[in-house]
Amino acid sequence: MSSTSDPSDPTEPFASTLDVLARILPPHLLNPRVGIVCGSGLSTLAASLREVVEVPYSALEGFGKSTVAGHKSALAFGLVGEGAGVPVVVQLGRFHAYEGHPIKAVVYPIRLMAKLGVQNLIIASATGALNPDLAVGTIVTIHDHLAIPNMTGWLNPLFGPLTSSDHTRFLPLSDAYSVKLRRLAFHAAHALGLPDDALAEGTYAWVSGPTYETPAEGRFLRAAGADVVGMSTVPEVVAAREEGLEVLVLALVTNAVVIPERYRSIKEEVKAELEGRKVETPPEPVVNHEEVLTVGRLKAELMKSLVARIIEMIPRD
Ligand SMILES: O=P(O)(O)O[C@@H]1C[C@H](O)[C@@H](CO)O1
Ligand SMILES: Nc1nc2[nH]cnc2c(=O)[nH]1
Repeated sequence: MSSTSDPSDPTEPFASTLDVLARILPPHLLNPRVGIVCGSGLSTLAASLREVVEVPYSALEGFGKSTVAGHKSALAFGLVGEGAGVPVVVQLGRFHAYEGHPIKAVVYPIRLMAKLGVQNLIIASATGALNPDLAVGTIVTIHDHLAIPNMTGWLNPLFGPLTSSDHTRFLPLSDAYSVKLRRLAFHAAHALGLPDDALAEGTYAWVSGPTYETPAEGRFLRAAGADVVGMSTVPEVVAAREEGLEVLVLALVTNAVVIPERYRSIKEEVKAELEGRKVETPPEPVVNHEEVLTVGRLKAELMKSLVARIIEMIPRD
């Protein structure tokens, strides 16, 4: 983060950031139509861009540094598709509140994308499955979210004075997830010949992290109607909607949230031990970020093809 600007003030550094980009980028890349945010292990989404120009966050005022494994600290500008192509900007590493970034800084890249002319935003993220029908490797198109931190007054990126006369004080979110883009996602999956279960639909529960869920928390979120859980995405969606962007979220299931049907009873185990009975104690699975990154890497090609096909299908106005 620049030492000369207030990182929690999203209004201040735009002019300087835009100025830097205008000096670095060729004119045909300066006004991307589509923005992409890469989740954990998914930064290779930018590998298929043509004429790519990478701009490190260190060159951009208002940008921090991504500190999470699997996230790079750069924006990539380039073209997707044949011919003139579609100009896009890719956020190769996102910011999470749990890293210590102020929530306004977490969404700064989204607001910058809007200022550059982005109209459609595709957000990719790594998530744990709460819904037992969602296998690891499934891509879930998000149709709704549950943001407990926002509901209770924490970490809402819209807290504070309105920063533009184009913004509304009370933003509706019942239409947050673009039907147009979700339809395109399923058409793209069909065009790519993906099996029916490769792409699903569901609700994303946002938690602050960085801790993974306890079984009780997982059970609670599932009972509240969530299908997957993650530590990002929702602040970006909220800011994007305030900026008037159409939003598609592709949540990759990287692991199953551990929700045992019942707890292991230590009381019973000790009783059995004292009575000389043998008790089976199978190891209990524990999620870790390496596993999340591995699945991200395994599915990166698929995500890349899907995202590219969706972008090519977005009608040009
Ligand atoms: O940045 P995303 O949401 O894709 O990454 C998820 C959430 C945490 O940052 C991390 C936990 O493994 O993966
Ligand atoms: N909160 C949360 N975030 C994740 N990101 C990837 N997997 C998980 C998970 O199981 N829980």
